[in-house]
Amino acid sequence: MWNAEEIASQIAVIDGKEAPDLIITNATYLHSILKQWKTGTIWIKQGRILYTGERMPPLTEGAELIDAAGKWIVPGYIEPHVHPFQLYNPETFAQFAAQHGTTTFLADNLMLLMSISQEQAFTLLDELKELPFSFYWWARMDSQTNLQNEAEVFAPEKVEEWLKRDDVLMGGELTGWPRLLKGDPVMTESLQKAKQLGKKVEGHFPGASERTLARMRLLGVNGDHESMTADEAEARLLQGYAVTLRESSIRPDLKPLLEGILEKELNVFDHLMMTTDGSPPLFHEDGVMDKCIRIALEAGVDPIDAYQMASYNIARYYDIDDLHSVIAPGRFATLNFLSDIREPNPTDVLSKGVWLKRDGQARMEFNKADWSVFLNFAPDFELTQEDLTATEPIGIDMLNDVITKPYETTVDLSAEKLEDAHDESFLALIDRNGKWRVTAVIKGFARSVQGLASSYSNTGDIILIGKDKNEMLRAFRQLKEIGGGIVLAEDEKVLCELPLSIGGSLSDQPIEVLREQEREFKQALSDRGYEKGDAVYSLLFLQSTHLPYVRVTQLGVADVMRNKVLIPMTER
Ligand SMILES: Nc1ncnc2[nH]cnc12
Repeated sequence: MWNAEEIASQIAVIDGKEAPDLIITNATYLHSILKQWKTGTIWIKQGRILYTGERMPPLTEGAELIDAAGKWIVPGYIEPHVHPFQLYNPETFAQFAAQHGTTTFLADNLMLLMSISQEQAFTLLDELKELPFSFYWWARMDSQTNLQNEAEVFAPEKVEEWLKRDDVLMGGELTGWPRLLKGDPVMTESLQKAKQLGKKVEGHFPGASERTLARMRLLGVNGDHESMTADEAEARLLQGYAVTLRESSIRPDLKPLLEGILEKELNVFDHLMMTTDGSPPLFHEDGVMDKCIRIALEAGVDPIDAYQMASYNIARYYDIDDLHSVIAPGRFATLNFLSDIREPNPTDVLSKGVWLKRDGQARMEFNKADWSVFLNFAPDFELTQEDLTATEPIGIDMLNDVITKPYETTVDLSAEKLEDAHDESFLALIDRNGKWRVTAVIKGFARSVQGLASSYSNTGDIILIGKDKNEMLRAFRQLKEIGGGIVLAEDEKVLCELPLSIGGSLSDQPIEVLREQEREFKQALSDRGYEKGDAVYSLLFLQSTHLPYVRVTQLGVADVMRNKVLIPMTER
């Protein structure tokens, strides 16, 4: 973090031989270890807290002086479970989240693994390190779908390269845990490397039984974020799991979870963390970790506990509290200034000594990472109606936005159009390189979406859904035209489009712009009979085998629980 010369200069400030860069006077700040509000002066130099206490520095020449009277200062918020590719990219997400006080991220590397080489990914991670945010990463051990080149992408020696990085704090999330439980040698080897390197491992165990939790604990898993009730949270705590409570667009469970924990009088707040678990832009309209803190305060959680579940508890669990979440010498000067303890959205945000927000106004824009490493989305093939015509009457029935089950369809698969009277649509997953396709039917997505094409998916392959094969083909052509994203077509014209110009997977737009595009897309779907929760997740998880019960994948339509292919993929 700081070299010998910088440290000497920092000590020179304590010795009265140099002045700090920034002095915060009349500070009332949360001391994470004492769990008390302390008052005093904070000295900062080179983005580092040098001193907190009663004294002013001997030399103040040239230092910026901030009088924090009337403000409450808390450590910057940490989002421990970020999927930084929910239409946004890591940089645009961080830029938005920082305006709400979230300036440290533990982020999923899945999209990087799906889209670019390891070397390009590491270059991107190093570029992001230059920004006044703190990015940390996960090392995924499975693709959470049936990937044709799974063995290559998730080879243990590649996973190990990720795990060896000092900014990789976690192995997982372990969406492929059933494979691990069956003794899959590849995942077992990756998991053991994570343990040997002293990394935490995060599970993904929705609805898991006590025995599954025990088995996964014995295999080396440390944490889980899938509790949907206070009983489930307690069951995980009982088995020594680190529990992260979730408020997300498909699982907005935080308030009942916290109310249940309070009701049970479980005095466990020092061991709890919170996350928004990769929600799309619209969900974040009212914030990121400040949104979770607000919910905790409303649920009746003690303010200090509420703030610590979004900062210190996370830093301590992931062993980064030497640099984060303690307002004391040696840590990053990453501080949020609050107008009131009960208003977690800060008026001012300091991140690694850089002002990102002052008096409620954003201070700077970033455009640092070189996203050109993401290959442009430019399919060089055409599709025909045959690509959209299934041969087997097997379909995917949506029970909610992300849970599905197989069913037998009676629609005429060879028809060009399906009527709006029912909620079945044609479905196809097309290799983004045009080499293969999987064609089926989907029920419960919408009633009158004529043609949807999306390069936003778990693997970057192309999803086509619709009632009208010609409109689906039109949407696909427009998708190529705009370089990837999500397109709706209807009555021989393009209805709306959400461009994802970074590889067809990520947007380069600020969240505020992207959010309006998402709103328009979701409104158009809703007007045409999409009645589930979050359509962005419906698209993302169509391929994801970490949720029950049937998925369209690169190997075909797969029955997840029986690990069986119901409709094989077709070579093109
Ligand atoms: N497992 C997952 N993969 C990608 N995005 C997610 N958002 C929430 N869970 C996710």
